[in-house]
Amino acid sequence: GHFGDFGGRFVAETLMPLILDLEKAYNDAKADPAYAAELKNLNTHYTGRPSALYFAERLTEELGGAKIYFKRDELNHTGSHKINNCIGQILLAKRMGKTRIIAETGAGQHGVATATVCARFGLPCVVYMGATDVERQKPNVFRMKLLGAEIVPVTAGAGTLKDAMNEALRDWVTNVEDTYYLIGTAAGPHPYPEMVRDFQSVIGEETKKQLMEVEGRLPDALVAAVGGGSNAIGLFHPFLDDPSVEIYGVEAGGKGLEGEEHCASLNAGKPGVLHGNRTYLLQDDDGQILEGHSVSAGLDYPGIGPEHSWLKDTGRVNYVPATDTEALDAFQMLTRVEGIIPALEPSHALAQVIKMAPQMDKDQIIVMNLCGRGDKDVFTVGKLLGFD
Ligand SMILES: CC/C=C(/N=C/c1c(COP(=O)(O)O)cnc(C)c1O)C(=O)O
Repeated sequence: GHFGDFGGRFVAETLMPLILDLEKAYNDAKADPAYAAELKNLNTHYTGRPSALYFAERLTEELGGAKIYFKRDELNHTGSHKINNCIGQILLAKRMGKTRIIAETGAGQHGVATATVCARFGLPCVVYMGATDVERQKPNVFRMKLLGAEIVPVTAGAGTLKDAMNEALRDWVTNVEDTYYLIGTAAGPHPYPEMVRDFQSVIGEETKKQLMEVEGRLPDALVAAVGGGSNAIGLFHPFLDDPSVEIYGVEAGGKGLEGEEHCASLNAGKPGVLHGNRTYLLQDDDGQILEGHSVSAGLDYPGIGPEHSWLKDTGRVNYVPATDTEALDAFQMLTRVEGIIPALEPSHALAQVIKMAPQMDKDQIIVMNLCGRGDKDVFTVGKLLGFD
């Protein structure tokens, strides 16, 4: 595999020619200055990069310890980091002459970002979305429809991200000629995990520069939520060779790690093969993939990108869980203290910040990836808080 024992490309033979075409297209694009220029131009003028690095003064005071900075990727066009990856991949799909785009989505952020770039580039778009997620991320379902995407609800299994990814892969195997599968996270068969990491690394590269400008040094800690792992690896990757930087990936602890009602694949899973790559997975003793659970649709995935599996085994990154309750408490605290409504996914990273900031010195610095805004979650959280 491309990440120690992890990664690889475990796909049906019918997909191999396409996967090899994709790898070639990506390598050609990486060598083409015109591709880099178009990516930079769209990141700047369409997405609105660089995203701000915001010093959360009130939260820092409230917690009384380390200085807390947020990387504001929730302010990107469409409301999360997903657009960084979608622009990179839609340009590849064009270079490959593909005429149809498919994607999976859980929280609907990737679905919206895919529908957005398909509208911008005039390509038809089919998004596979678990029926459970269609219900709990309604605002994003409406946005996808307004953007012209066809949504295919997936009722198999628990009707969440894993099931949507299964259906997207089935579609792809049947339509290899004209269809490009725009994967939404740093998982899947090689080269997807590496490619998505490269597109998301703009987050960490900007962060390193911005913090150097305002503080004249590296952060002491980085914190990001991990679902499939793309926003986290994007923040982390430019810092992996800076040993002074502690790195924390926060998994969905759901209702707690004791039972099976969580998605802490790294903390409670074991290596296996799913969706084309070898990585840590939540599986029973027979190797059956477990359904998992999370209050946040975007972390509700029983796998993880293979680069994170490698970073766990090498010990470079600490992976810790945050429960549904901790995430909901963090969601409310940020909203009340900083006037920022976060998505439930980064609320898990915030739960970890709330735990660790008070233990750190006032001159130490934490940077957290605020990778999505909470508009999509206001009904879920409102219901949990008993709003009428
Ligand atoms: C690709 C499936 C995941 C989705 N979202 C995942 C997600 C995540 C977790 O995905 P990763 O960054 O890839 O770990 C974090 N933050 C927000 C705001 C998210 O929406 C989606 O469909 O929108």
